[in-house]
Amino acid sequence: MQPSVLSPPVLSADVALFLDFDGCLVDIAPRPDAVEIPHGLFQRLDRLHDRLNGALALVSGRDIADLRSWLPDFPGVIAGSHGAELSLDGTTIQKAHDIDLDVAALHADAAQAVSVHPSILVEPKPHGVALHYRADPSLRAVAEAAMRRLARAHPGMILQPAKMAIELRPAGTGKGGAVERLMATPPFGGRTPVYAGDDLTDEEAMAVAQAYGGFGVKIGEGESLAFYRLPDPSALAQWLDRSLQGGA
Ligand SMILES: O=P(O)(O)OC[C@H]1O[C@H](O[C@H]2O[C@H](CO)[C@@H](O)[C@H](O)[C@H]2O)[C@H](O)[C@@H](O)[C@@H]1O
Repeated sequence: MQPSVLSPPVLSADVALFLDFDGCLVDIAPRPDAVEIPHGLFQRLDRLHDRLNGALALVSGRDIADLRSWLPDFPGVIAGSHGAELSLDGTTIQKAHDIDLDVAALHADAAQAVSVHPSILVEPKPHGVALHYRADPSLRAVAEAAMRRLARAHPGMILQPAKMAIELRPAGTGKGGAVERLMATPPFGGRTPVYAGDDLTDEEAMAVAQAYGGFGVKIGEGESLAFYRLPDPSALAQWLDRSLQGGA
């Protein structure tokens, strides 16, 4: 798959817009709790939501409560935890999988598995767990081996590679499924889907957007099936602002 190099066309007002969070709306930071919200992001999202008649969704690997702590007044739909949870009204959170997960045991097992490597950060989530090795990338193999063992010990959980991290999420979930589900729901249905994201977990969602006649926008470097590419979150913000001025 060749990486795309084209900048995307400005958005029209009849698209359904799906945006990833880390590496897309905000720059990647040393730790999950260290991201910085760019100036103007809240207003940009509000204006897009109005212009698209509500057809705006955040689709993230983070859980919804975490996303809410960064974007407390985000006006659109939120799909969190790689599609394992969904909030259509921004308040009520629905579980979007049928795995019977003992999440407390999963978190405890993950912490125990890497307890001798304090530089590996354990991120507990309501539907899974992430191990971050950004502080010491030489521990990647250790983190991945620990997660493979945890996946065997917690049936129904599958591996999700991320940037300098490895995660476990419920089988049958995924960002692609979240986009498909939303495209069958007002106000998204009947619109042309556009998905912007930076990571492996976003590829299936971009594939869905393109299968529905829309397009994906890959943020940053790396192989992607997206039709278009922008270099970083700042370029994404500029493209969204151009769209607000001239299209959407
Ligand atoms: O789907 P996303 O919104 O892109 O979320 C993917 C994961 O993002 C977070 O981890 C990543 O970003 C951190 C902050 O920039 C960075 O320190 C880390 O190395 C990245 O992997 C988040 O912590 C995960 O829960 C998300 O699944």
